[in-house]
Amino acid sequence: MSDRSSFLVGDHLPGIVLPDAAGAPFDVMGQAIASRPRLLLLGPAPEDAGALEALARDAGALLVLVEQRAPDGALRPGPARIFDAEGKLFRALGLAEGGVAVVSPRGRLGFAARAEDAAAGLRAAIASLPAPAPAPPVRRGGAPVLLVPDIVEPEMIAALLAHWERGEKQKDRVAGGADAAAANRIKRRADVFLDDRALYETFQARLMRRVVPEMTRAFRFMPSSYEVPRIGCYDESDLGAFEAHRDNRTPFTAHRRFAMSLNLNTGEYEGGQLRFPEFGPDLHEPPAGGAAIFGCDMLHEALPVTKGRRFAIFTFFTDAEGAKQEQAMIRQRMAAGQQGLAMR
Ligand SMILES: O=C(O)CCC(=O)C(=O)O
Ligand SMILES: [Fe+2]
Repeated sequence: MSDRSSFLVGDHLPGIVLPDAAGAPFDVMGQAIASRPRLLLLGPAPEDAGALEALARDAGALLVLVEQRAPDGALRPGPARIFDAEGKLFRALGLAEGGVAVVSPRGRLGFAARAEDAAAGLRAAIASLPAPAPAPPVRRGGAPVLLVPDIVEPEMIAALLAHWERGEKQKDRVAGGADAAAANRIKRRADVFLDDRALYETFQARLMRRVVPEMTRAFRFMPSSYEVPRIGCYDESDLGAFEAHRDNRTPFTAHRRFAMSLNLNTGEYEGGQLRFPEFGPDLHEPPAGGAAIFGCDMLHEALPVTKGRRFAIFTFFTDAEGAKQEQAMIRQRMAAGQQGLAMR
């Protein structure tokens, strides 16, 4: 377990391995069970464990009882029982007094709540599970884009949009400060840097808890830094768009490894989706609060917004080597008298 005091609903969870009744390790993220939601009932084992197990099974989930004591050595039929003598998992899930938690198939904390009554708690947890998907599409191609939903919650989206409203807009600027007329040919977007320290730090916490673990799992990429995020608005008034480009083709951007586009609204505009023309015609539009993450070498474009306004927040991640490259580039720019961005 991580030493993080407590995970928020939506956070990616680390490995959870605890002893079963016989003292053998039970891996809550293990490959035999990871495809199903796991309902963790934390507290003394209930009397009606069999009925509760059936309740979970009917919802396509797996019930795991987590008791706060040493393994009791008693092998019983019924749901898996694991033992957290020190209460580490209880505390990590923010349920020091017990309750119900859901580990989603994605490996995130999907739900966590106190429960006076085990059955009622499990029902509430089951109600939080997403509805089963309609017939899944068979994909025969497509771009290697990582789509991560629910990174930023509605309150934080509102705070980010308010920051954009207040902020100084940089129109059509591409990294390195190419003149606006040239840049305007490919980018039509009004950007505001996330230079508010408190908001920046909250946003960073979301990245660390919800994005970085996903990038590590999907791409084996462990970022060592990322650029100050910018909130951008594509507006119908100038057919806001970012035409086909790669994100690391200038001396100012060569350090970039992965890009993230996190949508702050959807359904309020037409057009505006992301496309990766090297990989076919598919359009990508993460739900509000969710992001598309992709390698900076991939050609991509944000299609023109033909109605309304699309807001999103953007950043670029790099690794240790790229960070050195970036620092050298920043030193050169400072030596040439260019100012960096100051946090407020
Ligand atoms: O609008 C988008 O989602 C893509 C933005 C983009 O490609 C960029 O900022 O470099
Ligand atoms: Fe881009």
